[in-house]
Amino acid sequence: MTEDEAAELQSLRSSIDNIDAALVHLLAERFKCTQRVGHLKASAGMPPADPAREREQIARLRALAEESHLDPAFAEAFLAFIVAEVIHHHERIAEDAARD
Ligand SMILES: C=C(O[C@@H]1C=C(C(=O)O)C=C[C@H]1O)C(=O)O
Repeated sequence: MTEDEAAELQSLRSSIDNIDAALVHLLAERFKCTQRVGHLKASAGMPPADPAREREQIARLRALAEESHLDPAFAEAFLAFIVAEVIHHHERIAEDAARD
């Protein structure tokens, strides 16, 4: 590797570290919102999962991914991974609310 290439690699890795930090912060904010949604839905007797809402989100994210030259299947899988975790949280919130 030339000196220029080594410098470019270091610079790219520095940007990747910043992007990863932003992703963690964004996810933390998203989970703050979804926790509150979980409490609102539990107190209204709504189910933890909302498949109709998820279908809308998937369609929207796949379109955004295509526009951004990101693999739509990857975008959908990434969203599904996050939503599955959110639904677990909502199930736990509903169980706790039912016990109180
Ligand atoms: C956050 C909600 O709960 C669930 C999680 C979702 C999400 O993480 O985006 C979307 C729909 C629901 O299955 C919601 O109903 O809005």
